[in-house]
Amino acid sequence: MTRAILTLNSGSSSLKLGLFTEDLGTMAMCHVDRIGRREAAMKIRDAEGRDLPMPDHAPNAFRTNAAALRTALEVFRADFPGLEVVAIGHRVVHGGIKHNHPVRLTEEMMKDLARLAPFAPLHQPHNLAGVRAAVDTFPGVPNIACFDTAFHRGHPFVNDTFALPRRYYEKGVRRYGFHGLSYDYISGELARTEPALAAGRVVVAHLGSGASMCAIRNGQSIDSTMGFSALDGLPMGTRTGQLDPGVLLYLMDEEGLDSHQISDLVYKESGLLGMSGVSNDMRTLEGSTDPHAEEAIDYFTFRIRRELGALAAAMGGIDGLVFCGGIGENSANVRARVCEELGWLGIAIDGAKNTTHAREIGTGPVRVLVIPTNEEIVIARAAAAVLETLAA
Ligand SMILES: Nc1ncnc2c1ncn2[C@@H]1O[C@H](COP(=O)(O)OP(=O)(O)O)[C@@H](O)[C@H]1O
Ligand SMILES: CC(=O)OP(=O)(O)O
Ligand SMILES: [Mg+2]
Repeated sequence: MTRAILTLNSGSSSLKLGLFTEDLGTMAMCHVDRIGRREAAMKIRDAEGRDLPMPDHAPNAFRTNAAALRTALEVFRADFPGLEVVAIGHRVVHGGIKHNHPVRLTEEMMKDLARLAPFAPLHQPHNLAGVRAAVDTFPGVPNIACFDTAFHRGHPFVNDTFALPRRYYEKGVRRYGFHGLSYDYISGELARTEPALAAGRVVVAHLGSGASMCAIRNGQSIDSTMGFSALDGLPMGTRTGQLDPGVLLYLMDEEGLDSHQISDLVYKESGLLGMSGVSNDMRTLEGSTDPHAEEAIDYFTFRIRRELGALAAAMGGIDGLVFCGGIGENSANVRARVCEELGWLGIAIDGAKNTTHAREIGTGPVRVLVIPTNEEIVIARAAAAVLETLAA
């Protein structure tokens, strides 16, 4: 019998599954890239990073979240005979006002969380579908939700509010911030490996399909570029990022778009995809000769620099910048373009170290680090902790 904790993390373009021992050793990781698309690709690796043999399935065996879960479980079970999943941890992007720490999910809570789906339409429904699939597959096994918003719940009021009439704040129209599991992991890694820096002022740039940045002072989130929904701040694969609300009024009044059409436009048709007309995927844009692809990358990196200035101001200065997420960890081009005009802020990088994705790439007074994020281990730790309280 091999007792294990399973983790599920549905991003807007990927699904990541983790399998951990009860004492949090990694057993296997499954990563489905470009999920929902024809080019979807699934990789399953063991603890040493070796590829595990894939079943000889029809190619659509991992194009949806539910199919990917089934296929990954088949591989896990073949590799770990007698596998017993004792807890399942889920990334749930929106926890609303109430949730500032991980919880065991109940039917009642699922209904509550489903009400938040309109605030995170690219994620919340998939996250909850993952919970449903897990409940069906592992009846009776506890499901634990870990919220992307929780890390930010201690924001000072000015960073948590909009300048709307007060009643909207009371109703929960607030600047929540997302990618909290990733920021939690990076913050923990800094505390472990760079305690002096962790006690200072750090901006973390989580640049993936969804992208945001977070100002962390002494381990606490102070401010984030994402707000009420996962739309605000930086442009993303298919999302606009910050947009003048006047544009929405124009789209409604002059172009006659209804809320569903606007939602599709700002969540699914904009960002890198909409600007370039080529792709939402940074790798494809970097390989393209289309001038619009180049402009989309330019806008992306410009907005990162602009937000960096704002987040540094929110903390009264900056001691370190950390890149993470699919783009932040893998695109030397994006990191170089972000940093090249930031000398005024004390940021400069070493070209050779940047190209080889070294952990420390900065040469100026502000430390610049590339740290691979690990939302999975944050989820697994939380699931193990909740499991312990259930056993007590
Ligand atoms: N080697 C690479 N060079 C440039 N971009 C990359 C590379 N590898 C992954 N990316 C980009 O990372 C993004 C996906 O990031 P990821 O954090 O995995 O996504 P999600 O937000 O769905 O979790 C995509 O835009 C992809 O093109
Ligand atoms: C909140 C969010 O945008 O998540 P992801 O980057 O995984 O799409
Ligand atoms: Mg992600």
